[in-house]
Amino acid sequence: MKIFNAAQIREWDQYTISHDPISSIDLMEKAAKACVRWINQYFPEESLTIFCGKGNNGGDGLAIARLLSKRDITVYILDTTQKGTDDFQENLSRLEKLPHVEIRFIQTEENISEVNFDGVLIDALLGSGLNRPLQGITARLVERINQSGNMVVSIDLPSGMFADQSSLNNPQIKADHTLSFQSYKRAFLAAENSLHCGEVHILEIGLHPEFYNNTPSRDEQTDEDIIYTVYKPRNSFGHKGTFGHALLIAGSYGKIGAAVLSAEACLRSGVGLVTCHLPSCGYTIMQTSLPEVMVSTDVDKAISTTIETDLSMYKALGIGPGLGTASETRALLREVLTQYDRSVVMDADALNCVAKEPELLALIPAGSILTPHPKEFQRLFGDTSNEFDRIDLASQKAKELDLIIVLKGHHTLIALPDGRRFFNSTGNAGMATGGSGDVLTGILTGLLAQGYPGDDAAILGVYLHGLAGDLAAEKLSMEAMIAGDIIRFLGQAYKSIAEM
Ligand SMILES: NC(=O)C1=CN([C@@H]2O[C@H](COP(=O)(O)OP(=O)(O)OC[C@H]3O[C@@H](n4cnc5c(N)ncnc54)[C@H](OP(=O)(O)O)[C@@H]3O)[C@@H](O)[C@H]2O)[C@@H](O)CC1
Ligand SMILES: [K+]
Repeated sequence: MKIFNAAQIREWDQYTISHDPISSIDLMEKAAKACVRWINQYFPEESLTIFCGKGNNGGDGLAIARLLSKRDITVYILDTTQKGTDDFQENLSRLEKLPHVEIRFIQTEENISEVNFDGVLIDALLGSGLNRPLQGITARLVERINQSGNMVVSIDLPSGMFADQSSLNNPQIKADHTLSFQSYKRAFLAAENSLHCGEVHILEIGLHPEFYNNTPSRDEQTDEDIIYTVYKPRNSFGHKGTFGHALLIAGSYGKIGAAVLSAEACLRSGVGLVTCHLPSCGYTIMQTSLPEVMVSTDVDKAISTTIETDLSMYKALGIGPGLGTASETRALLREVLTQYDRSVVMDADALNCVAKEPELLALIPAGSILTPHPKEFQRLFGDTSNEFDRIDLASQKAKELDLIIVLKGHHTLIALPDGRRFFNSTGNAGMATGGSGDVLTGILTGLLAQGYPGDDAAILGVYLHGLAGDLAAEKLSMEAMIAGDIIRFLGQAYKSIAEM
């Protein structure tokens, strides 16, 4: 699903008005009706206090008030500008025709102290027209709404939150639910906003599909349509050679488990053969845990230092889980990156090695996949002041270095070298558990070895990983699931993708 910015959403609105055709006031009515359906379902009987600005977000609020006027409602209008937008004014006059609806105006800070915060609070102060941080009376009102302790439902966006840029540390509504229209906004994908958005519900309001189809967007959220085009059902005439041979370089004394998790995930991603290069202390552990995996043992007992096999026989290579960052291991990484010319997957300590020796970055083969979490990303590429900047920096580095950067998080980002960015839609907080990243490395390496191009491997692998995690959480709870459970549910995840 494409993610449009605020300007594109406005264009989509206009496109619908001129091509459908539908008048702008009727489109507002459609949006309000969609909100009312939701409110009636979630809060069927509660009294409502509706706060409106004088733009179209406020217009939505007034239309909602009229449609719910049989309930116990009070409307407050933040009256700090001369005149509202045309659709606001039209909805105000429609509402004023209903004498039993109480409309009050907030014009001074003193008026705020007279506000009665009753029942569910509907926030229709400001939406996508926000163009500066809130201040003065608006910030004060928002602060009071947040302090009220009432349930808050925001229309389109929590007031004070920008649709496409960081709102970190700005005054903004803390919503329990946000009802937004037609498609996701960038703001909803940022973890830094999650406490303010609450649960996000996207309501269909019938904006013109032609605009969606014909308008390119740099940002997309991975969904079933995308996965359907990326996933390649298994060739029934294949043999284990058809599905590739992957090499994993992973594990060190005390962290052989990371290698085991990664190797099993790699196997279960569908790869033909897996070899794991390990320090010799890991030999028995790996052979006992996973008889399907072949082991190449290092001369060193505790860490990986040299590799003697011919790397060109492997279709894909994953390096990092539990590896450690000893100088001998960094030398091995240098040797591997120099010798190997196909895509590699680099995670965890492989990335920390690069952070310690930044000149290694230039040796990473084009099209490789890097999977940092935010801290590893910061070690590699430096500080950013907020999540939006971090995503832009990831995108810039993916282009500059011709790499795929998978920035792990609640909505994991996949930044491609051609500038496109995908935000993953599967996964849950239960996956923030030791070994989860090792599992992802195994899956991605396995998909590359099966012949998936890097961008498809990253999109599909991250989606599968999250979906398996969702299935595990459903069965076991987010608290009790562990990384090995993600592997256990990979089969079910594959099945549900195959049925799409
Ligand atoms: N597109 C769609 O699909 C549909 C959209 N719809 C609805 O329209 C909403 C967008 O409406 P909108 O453009 O009128 O903007 P809105 O957010 O009401 O702001 C109004 C004005 O506030 C001002 N302002 C800005 N920052 C400020 C600040 N910090 N503090 C104080 N004031 C500030 C600024 O004016 P300025 O002061 O800069 O002159 C701005 O123009 C959208 O969120 C959705 O709810 C639906 O009805 C139908 C389908
Ligand atoms: K709002």
